[in-house]
Amino acid sequence: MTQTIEAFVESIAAKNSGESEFIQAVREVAEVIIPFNENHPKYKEANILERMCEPERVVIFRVPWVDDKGTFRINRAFRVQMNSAIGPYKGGLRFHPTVNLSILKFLAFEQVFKNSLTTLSMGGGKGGSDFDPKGKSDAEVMRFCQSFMTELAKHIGGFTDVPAGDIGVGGREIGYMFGQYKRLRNEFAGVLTGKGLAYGGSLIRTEATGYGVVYFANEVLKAHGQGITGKICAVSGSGNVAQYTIEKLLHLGAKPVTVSDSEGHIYDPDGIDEEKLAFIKALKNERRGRISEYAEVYKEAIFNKGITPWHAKVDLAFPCATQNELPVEDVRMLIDNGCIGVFEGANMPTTEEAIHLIREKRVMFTPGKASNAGGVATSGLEMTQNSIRIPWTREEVDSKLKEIMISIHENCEKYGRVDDTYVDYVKGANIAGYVKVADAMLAQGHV
Ligand SMILES: NC(=O)C1=CN([C@@H]2O[C@H](COP(=O)(O)OP(=O)(O)OC[C@H]3O[C@@H](n4cnc5c(N)ncnc54)[C@H](O)[C@@H]3O)[C@@H](O)[C@H]2O)C=CC1
Ligand SMILES: O=C(O)CCC(=O)C(=O)O
Repeated sequence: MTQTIEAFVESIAAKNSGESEFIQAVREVAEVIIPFNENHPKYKEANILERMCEPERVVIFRVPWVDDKGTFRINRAFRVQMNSAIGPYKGGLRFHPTVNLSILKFLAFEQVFKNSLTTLSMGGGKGGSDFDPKGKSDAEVMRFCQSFMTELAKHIGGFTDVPAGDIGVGGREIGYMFGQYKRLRNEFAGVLTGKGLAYGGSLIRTEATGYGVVYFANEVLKAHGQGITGKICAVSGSGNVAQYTIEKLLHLGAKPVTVSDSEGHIYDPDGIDEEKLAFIKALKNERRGRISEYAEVYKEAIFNKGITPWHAKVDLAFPCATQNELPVEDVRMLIDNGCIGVFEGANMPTTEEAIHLIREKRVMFTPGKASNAGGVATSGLEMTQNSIRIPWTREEVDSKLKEIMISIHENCEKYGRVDDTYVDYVKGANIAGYVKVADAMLAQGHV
């Protein structure tokens, strides 16, 4: 069996040389799906997994724009349309200097499984650009977004592909892109999600990924005879997902003690409370400053430059920044310090080796494709509200989000329960996500 998994991953690696993140994401899935296919020959015979590793389409384009000094600038942009078996392509746009084809293919691949888990009808895609919004003026970001959308508009649509935000793409960028799409098409359409509330956005979409992570963690803890109240938590990142993970942890009586950005992390032994969280939101969403400023204002906190937040003694860990930010040595430290659960808010934040150690030690662990699915699920709810032209209340959307996270949990448990005391969510999430897409692909013939 191991040989077969290796041979499969090698064949994908040979076709996608140098795409380390994409191959990492494929390997995680292959380790679960290849043994599963052995007992489900209809998927094996139709080469479903191999087909799923090949994007239906990739669009690569240049984005020319002019900065505030009048200099002509060029960035590279992509949209990976991975799989549309169960619905239009759906997935975020990332603006970050590290963006390349490998990263977007891994994200699009993960998105296919995640969107399938949401119970809604959405295929998987992802896009973005190596543009760095950091240090750019609003006018520069607007000009970039308008130029980016001028090309992207040719490839998307409410029934074709519906992008949203991701790292470096929040409400501001979505607004500029939506405005440009509307000008180009003369059409007010739900072609992007994460829109502002004044022009078709959904209540709770901003909060949804972080809230969903904590709803999911709560279900996992319950399934293992535990609760979230009183737990000390390490959270990484300080962007959208980190902020609303912290907010929901506070609602449920947990104590978050860390946040981070690419320069280092804050450890606050007194805990990050509502007031401190409001400071982080203003710092990151409005002033766009560095997280080190937190320790200048709150003297009880320490800023640890260049160090990951996984050194603190915590009960639970929530990696919410970026891929491969939680390596095996940090997982070892977390476990040695008594951590009992790792819940991914980011996409693929835990390295392969680290996941193997976590599963071997039977620490609770949930892959992002399950635990961070609340964001895209609420995007799906935004699409529904746009279609019926009726906005739902905050309570309605929040209760649907909660229901979806509970049903994702049930589905993961169905395929991932190992024994009375342990659920393997990596196995559960991958099989549950796969089966729906695989059945749709089989039904649709050679697509
Ligand atoms: N926004 C959403 O709805 C969803 C986001 N995600 C994932 O969650 C993660 C975070 O995304 P957002 O919060 O939306 O982005 P964001 O742009 O709001 O925040 C990203 C955060 O990560 C930090 N970061 C980036 N690179 C880092 C590095 N090398 N080391 C340490 N920190 C770093 C940034 O400083 C920032 O605090 C990403 O993996 C994204 O793909 C997953 C599901 C949905
Ligand atoms: O809301 C969406 O469409 C996309 C969210 C996303 O990019 C993700 O789940 O990683």
